[in-house]
Amino acid sequence: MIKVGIIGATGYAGVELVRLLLGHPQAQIAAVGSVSFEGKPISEVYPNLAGLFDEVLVKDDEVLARSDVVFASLPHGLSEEYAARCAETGKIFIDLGADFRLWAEEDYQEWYGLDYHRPELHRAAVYALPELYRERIRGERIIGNPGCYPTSIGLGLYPALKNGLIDPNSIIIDSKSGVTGAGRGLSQTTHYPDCNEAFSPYKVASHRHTPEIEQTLSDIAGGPVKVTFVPHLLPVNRGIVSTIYASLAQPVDLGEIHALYERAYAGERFVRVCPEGAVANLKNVRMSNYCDISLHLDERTGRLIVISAIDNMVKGAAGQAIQNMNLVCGLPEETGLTMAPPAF
Ligand SMILES: NC(=O)C1=CN([C@@H]2O[C@H](COP(=O)(O)OP(=O)(O)OC[C@H]3O[C@@H](n4cnc5c(N)ncnc54)[C@H](OP(=O)(O)O)[C@@H]3O)[C@@H](O)[C@H]2O)C=CC1
Ligand SMILES: CC(=O)N[C@@H](CCC(=O)OP(=O)(O)O)C(=O)O
Repeated sequence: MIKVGIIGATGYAGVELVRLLLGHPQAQIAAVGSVSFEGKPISEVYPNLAGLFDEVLVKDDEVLARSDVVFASLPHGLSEEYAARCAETGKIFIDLGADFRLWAEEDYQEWYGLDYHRPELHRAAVYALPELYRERIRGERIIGNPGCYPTSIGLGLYPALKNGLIDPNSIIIDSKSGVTGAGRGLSQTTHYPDCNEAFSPYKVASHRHTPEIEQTLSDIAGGPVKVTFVPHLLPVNRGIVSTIYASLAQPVDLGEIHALYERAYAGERFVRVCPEGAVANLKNVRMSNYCDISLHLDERTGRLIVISAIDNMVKGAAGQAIQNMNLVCGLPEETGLTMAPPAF
């Protein structure tokens, strides 16, 4: 059994890790950490866990001491220190935040307003979107788990960009996220009367996921890609739907596009290319590690429309982090992640 610990276990992504890891046949949750609730059973903070997992929340030092794999699910800027301590003691460190996602420190400085204090850790880290970078991830020990929006977009565009199907500088992305994406903290925008019965774009063309999205798309395309990205707050708890528009590089019919996506994702356990005519819907991926992708052609304008749906808490955070743990620990990637999404 792999002994795993979670720092930031009382956050939304942290408690989702708990939920999923309780069903993982090869992992044992050795410790859960909290600053605010130290000394209390986690089931007091999250009563859905009562009787299932009543572990007492401990200090982060204790989480590190008891675990071989450490997940950090913290606000940005706090993870370097934990990664350093894991590196010194030979533990695997999986960061659900943004601290190990960006390859260029200038991007991190510009979009997060923070510096890299330990550049050697960033050089040792891997950006871990398994379907694209599986071979880079295997055997690594500092794992930067991708952001939720970039996961849906990177998977949605990979086959089209890799195969030169679209003009890389024509990409416009319109994403919608459920409210859990904003985390457990209270804020005016996620206050019930403000977000319920509302639907609001935010951080229009200025969201901090933009450099991460462009990093992945540029890497796939083999040259610089810039995108227009507009996220929206959708009044549901979970899920992200990204609708992505791009001009075709040359005329091609929908059947060929479908064949190309199906070939690219053949054998991928967690990516489902919807049949021609079907539309990806977050209802079909909720509570699961799936990314559903549907493909549409606007023949009048020559634009490809890709719709990509994930559960932000699972494929967009905790599920993908466990997929990465499985990869680095040499387990089948789907271990503990084979749950079917509920029908409603
Ligand atoms: N929600 C989502 O959909 C996704 C989240 N992520 C990433 O996962 C990480 C966690 O996100 P999420 O779970 O949503 O966030 P939350 O705000 O829900 O949780 C963060 C937790 O970190 C703990 N914490 C420890 N130190 C501090 C500190 N100094 N200031 C504030 N909190 C602290 C808090 O718990 P305590 O006080 O008990 O210690 C808190 O519950 C973030 O980096 C986020 O970017 C990634 C993808 C998707
Ligand atoms: C709806 C909502 O607020 N979503 C969050 C993004 C989700 C997330 O947690 O992304 P990181 O992992 O990069 O923090 C936001 O826009 O900031």
